[in-house]
Parts: sequence; structure tokens; C-alpha cells
Amino acid sequence: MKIGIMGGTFDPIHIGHLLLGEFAFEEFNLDEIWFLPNGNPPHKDAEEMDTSLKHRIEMVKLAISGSPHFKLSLHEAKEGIHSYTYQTMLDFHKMYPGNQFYFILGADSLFAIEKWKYFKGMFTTCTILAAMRDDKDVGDMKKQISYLKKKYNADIELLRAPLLEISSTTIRKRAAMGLTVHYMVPDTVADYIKEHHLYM
Ligand SMILES: Nc1ncnc2c1ncn2[C@@H]1O[C@H](COP(=O)(O)OP(=O)(O)OP(=O)(O)O)[C@@H](O)[C@H]1O
Ligand SMILES: O=C(O)c1ccc[n+]([C@@H]2O[C@H](COP(=O)([O-])O)[C@@H](O)[C@H]2O)c1
Repeated sequence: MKIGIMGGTFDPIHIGHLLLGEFAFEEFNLDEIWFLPNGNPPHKDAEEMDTSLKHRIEMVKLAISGSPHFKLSLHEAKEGIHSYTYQTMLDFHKMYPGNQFYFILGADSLFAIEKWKYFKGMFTTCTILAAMRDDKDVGDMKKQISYLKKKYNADIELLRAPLLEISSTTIRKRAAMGLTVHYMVPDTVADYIKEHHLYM
């Protein structure tokens, strides 16, 4: 099988994440997309995290429940322990042999990947599908992809998905101000945020 991995903090999950998963599924003929919430992201301080892992997972479950090809992986859902993506990809190859893995990410992650723990391990374990985001245009993306390909022999493809100026940060800020987050997240997630008074 060809499996797309959509890793994230998902605080909260939003339609930007879902669209990346859906367009990667279609464009690269993937069989499944696994949403991989990170329990304790290595690059974010625990104090920076607004929401408990339990809430973040619940919101991912609600967001992906309508899609037969979207699944949830709890492999990195460990509180207090840093999960590193290269290790997860090695684990997945051991646990699910014979599959091909595609790690989906946005421009900010692609431009920061050389700071990831043993990032070279990413280039030997999966194909990276990188989408544009914010101020990075097609030219910037192609340059960065070709730089990483040349330097590390990385397998990276440009993922063409709708450009959306949506981030979890904006959603958290809007919710804190009592502003609407409807249509930035699925209705079920907006209802969950309200019901549990998240980001207030
Ligand atoms: N609107 C978007 N367009 C393209 N990629 C995105 C978008 N939102 C998130 N991503 C990508 O999804 C992955 C997971 O993102 P994450 O869960 O950190 O969401 P975020 O919106 O970036 O959150 P925050 O604002 O808290 O940093 C990252 O690789 C990120 O680049
Ligand atoms: O392994 C690392 O060192 C590493 C460093 C930064 C980010 N990541 C992964 O990249 C994905 C996107 O990160 P984020 O912060 O945008 O949610 C998510 O799956 C993180 O676990 C991984």
C-alpha cells in the first residue's frame, strides 16, 4: 500500500490539514492517509501547548470521521516523551513491512526540516510531499526541493493543494477573542471547541 502520513500538533486540526491529506491522496494515488498527532512535539515547549493531547486527538477523530481513507495513528500520542519523525518512519517500516510511506508537510516544515532530529533518516524512509504555505511561492518551493534533493539525495515532490491562509494559531486566537472559527475547522470540531471551552 501507499500510505500518506499527515503529522501535526493539530491544536486544533483545521481544513488546511484535511485538504493536504485529500489532495495528496488524489494526486499521488495513495491508499490511505494516517493522521499522526504528536503528543509532545520536539520543537514546541510544553507550556506552549494550549490543549491536552486527549482533546487534540478527539478533534482529529471528529474531523476525519467522514472519510473512508483517513485513519488515525496514535503512534506518537505519548505525553511527556518527545517523538521524532525519523524514528516513527523506521517504526512504521518495521511494523507494516512492504508499504511505501509519504510524509505530507507544509512549506514551513520543509524549510525547517534540516533542524529535525536525524532529518537525513526522513530521506531514506519516505517520500516527502511538500505543499506551499504563506509567503513561499512555487519558485521558492522548487528551489528548496532541488537543494534538498541535491544535498541529501532526498525524495521530495511538490504537493499541489489549494493555498489556504489558515493556521491553528489563528484559530486559537480567534476562539480566545470569541470570534467565529466556523468553516476554518469542520462543524464538529467547532462545536467541540465551544463545548469544551478550549482556547478561552
Ligand atoms: N494552511 C496550511 N497550508 C499548508 N500546510 C499547512 C497548513 N496548515 C498546516 N500545515 C502543515 O501541516 C503540518 C502540521 O501543522 P500544525 O499541526 O503545526 O498546524 P499549524 O496550523 O501550522 O499550527 P500552529 O499555527 O500552531 O503552528 C505542518 O507540516 C504544516 O506546515
Ligand atoms: O522529528 C523532529 O525532530 C521534528 C521536528 C519538528 C517537527 N516534526 C514533525 O513535523 C510535523 C509537523 O510539525 P508541526 O509543528 O507543524 O505540527 C509533526 O508530525 C511533527 O512531529 C518533527
